[in-house]
Amino acid sequence: MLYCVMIDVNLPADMDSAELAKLKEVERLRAIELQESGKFVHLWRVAGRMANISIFDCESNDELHELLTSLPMFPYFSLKVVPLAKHPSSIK
Ligand SMILES: O=C(O)CC1=CCC(=O)O1
Repeated sequence: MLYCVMIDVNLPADMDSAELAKLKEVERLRAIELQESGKFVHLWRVAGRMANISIFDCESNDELHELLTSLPMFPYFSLKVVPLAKHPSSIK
């Protein structure tokens, strides 16, 4: 099942710069790992915002929840999940 997840990242303005750099690096590595697994099929930056639009391919809502909560920045996310169904006019 495909899910579109719209994620706003709300990092604390007063986060220590070394802690922030470490968090960004562990987030990057986990995102790469999930993309390599085939479960995280698209990751797009929303232009001009600390936000992304991600497409996940998961077996269930529970698996999606597990993947999202495994991202180190999860505590700083505000997100909206949109389950995707096939459009009858889509040729893909
Ligand atoms: O959009 C961000 O910066 C947060 C994020 C999610 C996956 C990733 O690598 O970064």
